[in-house]
Amino acid sequence: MAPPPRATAPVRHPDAPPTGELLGSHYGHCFGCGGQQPHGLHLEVRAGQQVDVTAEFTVRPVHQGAPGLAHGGVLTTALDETMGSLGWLLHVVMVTRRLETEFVRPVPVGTVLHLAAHAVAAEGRKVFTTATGRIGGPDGPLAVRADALFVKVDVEHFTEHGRDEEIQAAMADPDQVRRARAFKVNP
Ligand SMILES: CCCCC/C=C\C/C=C\C/C=C\C/C=C\CCCC(=O)SCCNC(=O)CCNC(=O)[C@H](O)C(C)(C)COP(=O)(O)OP(=O)(O)OC[C@H]1O[C@@H](n2cnc3c(N)ncnc32)[C@H](O)[C@@H]1OP(=O)(O)O
Repeated sequence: MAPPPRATAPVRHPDAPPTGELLGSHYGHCFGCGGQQPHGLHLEVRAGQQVDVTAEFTVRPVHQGAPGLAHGGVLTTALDETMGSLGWLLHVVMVTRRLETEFVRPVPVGTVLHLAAHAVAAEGRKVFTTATGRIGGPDGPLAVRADALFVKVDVEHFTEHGRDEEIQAAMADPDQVRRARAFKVNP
């Protein structure tokens, strides 16, 4: 998943949210960040100084895989969502093409996972990202890490492939349209 040699450093968009600002959810029904998903992760992601973000995720009983431990897929989702949020800082909509997770230590239910992600390199439509999840604090022991390749897409990615019912509802929701425009896409 190494970026090609011609890749360049990602550039923070001049209109990106200021450092420390909560980015908000990109879609209310998103399993990662949406407020309307009862069993979702409810991630609240904060803008960093560069093309980087931080977030916290509390592992709840609904997130278990083994007794008392977080499911690896759920942890991967948390890393994925955190990295996907870097799109707010680049002002692009991007989707995950490839994601590789390393589970370094088990994560018990009740843990607050401190997530951090940054964009490593960009080339054409490709954005290479990396993320970590630490236990006990932002500098605590490493529990999970991931590298991912995201690909920039336009709004047709969603309108062409998403189920009509949800697309129509999203397009009729002024709040959703406003959020999509924050990414410079025109639904
Ligand atoms: C009113 C409606 C509003 C809707 C919008 C609302 C809000 C929008 C806001 C944000 C929403 C966006 C994201 C959400 C954020 C976070 C959530 C977490 C992220 C996710 O959970 S998101 C879901 C899972 N995700 C998918 O559902 C993607 C399924 N997938 C596809 O849809 C296609 O696969 C696609 C589009 C990705 C690419 O398809 P494609 O045909 O456009 O492009 P192609 O295949 O050519 O690849 C392009 C370049 O990547 C290179 N490349 C490919 N594979 C590579 C590899 N393995 N290694 C190295 N390079 C590789 C190629 O070589 C080429 O490189 P080059 O450009 O240099 O030729």
